[in-house]
Amino acid sequence: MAKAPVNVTVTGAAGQIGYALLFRIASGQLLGADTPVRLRLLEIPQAIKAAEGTAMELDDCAFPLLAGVDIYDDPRKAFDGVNVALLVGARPRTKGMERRDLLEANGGIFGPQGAAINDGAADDVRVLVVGNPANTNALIAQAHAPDIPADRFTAMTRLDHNRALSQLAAKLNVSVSDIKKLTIWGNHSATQYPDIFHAEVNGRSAVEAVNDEEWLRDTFIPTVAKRGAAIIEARGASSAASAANAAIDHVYDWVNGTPEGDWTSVALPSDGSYGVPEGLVSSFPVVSRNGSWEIVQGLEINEFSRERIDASVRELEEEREAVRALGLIK
Ligand SMILES: NC(=O)c1ccc[n+]([C@@H]2O[C@H](COP(=O)([O-])OP(=O)(O)OC[C@H]3O[C@@H](n4cnc5c(N)ncnc54)[C@H](O)[C@@H]3O)[C@@H](O)[C@H]2O)c1
Ligand SMILES: O=C(O)C[C@H](O)C(=O)O
Repeated sequence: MAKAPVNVTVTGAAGQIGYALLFRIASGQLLGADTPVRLRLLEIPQAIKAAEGTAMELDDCAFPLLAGVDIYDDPRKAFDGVNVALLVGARPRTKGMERRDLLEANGGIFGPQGAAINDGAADDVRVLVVGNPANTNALIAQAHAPDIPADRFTAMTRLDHNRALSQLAAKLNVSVSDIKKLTIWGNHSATQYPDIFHAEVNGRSAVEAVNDEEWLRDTFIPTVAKRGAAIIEARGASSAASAANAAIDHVYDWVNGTPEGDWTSVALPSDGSYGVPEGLVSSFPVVSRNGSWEIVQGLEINEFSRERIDASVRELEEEREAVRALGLIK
């Protein structure tokens, strides 16, 4: 029997990432080549016309797996019955805007969207927040969805993970597929910590293969952590195709499982693992089993890593305090 279509809601659908993402979802790359999808696009009223244009192009691709495209400016309608929610639309930081203003503006988006997901989503809903500040936006959305298991709310650090794979592969002159067990810890920000201490290259220790602490500290970590800013500087706009690609990787692995012998990186509400305060949406090494993320346990954290994980987690705590003070979460 043919599978029923999966409802995939994409917010910010008329934006750059939306344009790079929607065609890949409709072609089957998000969920698999045998899973039909119904796309539900959420946009602000001013961008509805542009979203309609994208929907026309989606029609023109005649994707066999695309069961339909609906466009909304009301989150309650867009998230009704949603199975996979990709929260891409966010308020960007503009000139002169303080961090507090940015958090407040995004709280005004992600609080109501979390509440709409809570009230209308399907039982198996999975949420990926891409819009920045992604970790804290996910925290806000999750706080407004008390009826949904907290671990269904995730924020994206897969782009950072893929960037780290690529940088390490270039350094060692190997293929990205030769590298396993790399981790991004903490916040999707410049404080994130890309960790290669448990990583393997063709089965041997990546740190031993690199054998260059100075490169690790002064080149690899800052290059990965500041890559988003470097892309903005070069392109005049933030990463879009690579962000869409990472969102596809994240959801595909969540639904279909991560390969044996490897893990990936996802920001999700902490259960207290590795000393990260409970509830903070922080990035961890994870595997996906039976459709759920599981934090990889039992890794030894050396002093070099501890210091950097703690610094990024401190930043997340500050963001949580700031949104609490604004009354955006309890
Ligand atoms: N986590 C990551 O790795 C990562 C990587 C790249 C970009 N980002 C972030 O993703 C976000 C989107 O990037 P982009 O390049 O597509 O931006 P963009 O400005 O091109 O598009 C954003 C879209 O969101 C829409 N939007 C704004 N408020 C909305 C709301 N309340 N509901 C629905 N739609 C809304 C806007 O109309 C716009 O079309 C940004 O916050 C960016 O910083 C995150
Ligand atoms: O949009 C940004 O600020 C950068 C983005 O999060 C990225 O990592 O490319």
